[in-house]
Amino acid sequence: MITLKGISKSFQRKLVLDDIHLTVQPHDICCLLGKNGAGKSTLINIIARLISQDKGEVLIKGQVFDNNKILIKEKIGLVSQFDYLIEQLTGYQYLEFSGLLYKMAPADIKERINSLSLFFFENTTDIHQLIKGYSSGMRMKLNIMAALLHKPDILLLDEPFANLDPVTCHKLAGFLQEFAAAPGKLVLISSHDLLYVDKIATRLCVLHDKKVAFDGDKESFTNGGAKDLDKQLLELINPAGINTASLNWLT
Ligand SMILES: Nc1ncnc2c1ncn2[C@@H]1O[C@H](COP(=O)(O)OP(=O)(O)OP(=O)(O)O)[C@@H](O)[C@H]1O
Repeated sequence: MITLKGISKSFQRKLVLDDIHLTVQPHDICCLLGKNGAGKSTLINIIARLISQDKGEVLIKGQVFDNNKILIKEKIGLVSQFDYLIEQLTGYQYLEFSGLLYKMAPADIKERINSLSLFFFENTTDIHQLIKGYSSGMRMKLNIMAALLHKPDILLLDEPFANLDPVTCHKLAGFLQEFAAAPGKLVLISSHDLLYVDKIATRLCVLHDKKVAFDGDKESFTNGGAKDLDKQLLELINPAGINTASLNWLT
């Protein structure tokens, strides 16, 4: 379980998150939604301890891990918007290196890399290519595999569907549903891809104007089941309506 209690964060005196309270339960696939700059990545990075909050507490399974980054890395698998891939390594070598950092046994690392690459890479030789030759979609796949390597309980994914082809998006969506169904596992994801949000989210959290503007299940967000996620989201984050007149200068 992830519990956020009163998280606030400013960058250079600009307040980005103001008193955020959120609980993500086991089996949740909680999707963070919001406009560009709403603070989704900031919140994910705070939970993963990549950055610190100015105020408030992050509890993982009821414990504060602020000072124990090793323990938190064991529990969390993170796909960040920035990738930390090492260009001179092959995908396989990078995963091997990541597994050693997680103190996994070499035989387990090998087995895990083989099963993950069979699932995510269609071409079995891709994993043995140098990362510097990877496409943006291949880089995202490798980041996802690195996040899953050590079998974490909590998956934090910042826009994982970006750059993936439709087949891989479909596979990843199915994978996340299976992952969240396993005992003690949960997923927190940020995404602008409402198609997949609608498909997999059990819970929505909309960040708007530095606050949590909505937190609840999909059904309550779409007013009792009307399958109109886009419309409801647009109304929440853009109550005055989209001003298409401002596009006139384009034509
Ligand atoms: N390291 C930083 N230094 C200064 N400002 C930052 C930093 N990181 C984020 N911000 C600012 O914080 C705000 C929230 O950014 P964040 O990346 O969390 O938004 P987001 O909701 O993930 O956006 P997007 O949908 O575009 O990915 C933005 O105004 C951004 O400019």
